[in-house]
Amino acid sequence: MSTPTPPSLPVIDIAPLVARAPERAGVAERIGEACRAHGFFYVTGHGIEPALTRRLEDLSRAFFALPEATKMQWRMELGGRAWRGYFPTGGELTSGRPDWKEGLYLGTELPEDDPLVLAHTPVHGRNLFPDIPGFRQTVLDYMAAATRLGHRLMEGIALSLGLEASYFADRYTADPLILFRIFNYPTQPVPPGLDVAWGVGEHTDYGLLTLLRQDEIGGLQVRTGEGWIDAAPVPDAFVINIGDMLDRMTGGLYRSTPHRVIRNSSGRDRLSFPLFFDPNFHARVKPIEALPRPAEVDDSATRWDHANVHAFDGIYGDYLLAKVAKVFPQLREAVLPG
Ligand SMILES: O=C(O)CCC(=O)C(=O)O
Ligand SMILES: [Fe+2]
Repeated sequence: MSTPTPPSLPVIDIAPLVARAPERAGVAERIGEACRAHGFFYVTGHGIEPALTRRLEDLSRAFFALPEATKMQWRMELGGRAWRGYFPTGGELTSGRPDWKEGLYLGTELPEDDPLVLAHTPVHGRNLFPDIPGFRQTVLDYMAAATRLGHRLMEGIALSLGLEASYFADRYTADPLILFRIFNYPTQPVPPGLDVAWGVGEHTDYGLLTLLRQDEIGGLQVRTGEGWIDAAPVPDAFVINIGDMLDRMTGGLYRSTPHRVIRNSSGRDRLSFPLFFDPNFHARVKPIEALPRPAEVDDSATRWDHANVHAFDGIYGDYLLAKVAKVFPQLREAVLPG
């Protein structure tokens, strides 16, 4: 990707939203437009220190450069129910086929005596931090900063829907479920005979919002009404997109837009850092009362998973676990209760 395509998704300066300044009303309006158009936008003015992201990137490169056998010391199978740790290239199935990426799964760090951990709640617990100086603290600092940003963005989304700023915090995200992943898309070619088509196959994200940091390589693509477009890297910006639960809550007004990542053939490995800002595991997800109720929404025919997100009625954790079982079938027993 020597000539990155110019971004055709909106770039929104959210500094007033981050500062909770009166001008955030205008920012919310732009966010609303972006959510109704593509469900994908870039943000600048987010307040996350470039030095922190640079540190995260450098440490992640150092991790992925380790020999495979070393990385496997922190493999996902050892993360148990918390669903944390390393998986090797080809280890995750999106849309039923292996992705050409390797990754480290992380999330809110919870000690053994946390009530949710004591209750054996899936996807909650301790991380498997690689033994690289500074790695643990940098990841914790980054997750804290990105989670703060997630709260501000949800205030903007609430305002954009004509709701009070605290609408989502009051109902779903006082204690959000935060999952964080660090991906490496290796540039090495796929060995012959392996059924691999994409870096990440077409999918939508499951929760409320995804806050994605990517390096300068590119490869993320978004499905719009006019076809697939590139979400090319914009220096120091985050890519924000909407997940299934916000689609469900807004009756399809804000869409969880399908996206994918092409197989990396740039000659250099690509790093990306999605943080998933999601409802509390136990929160029952409901349509937003104040919004006009759509007659009948069923987009299952055109969705990647042929599921109707608007028919979902339950707690967010149930929705998430059903998805996890599909992308990591080998972990089904470790993660799923029963
Ligand atoms: O790596 C990327 O650019 C996107 C990854 C992604 O879509 C995901 O993890 O849900
Ligand atoms: Fe995604």
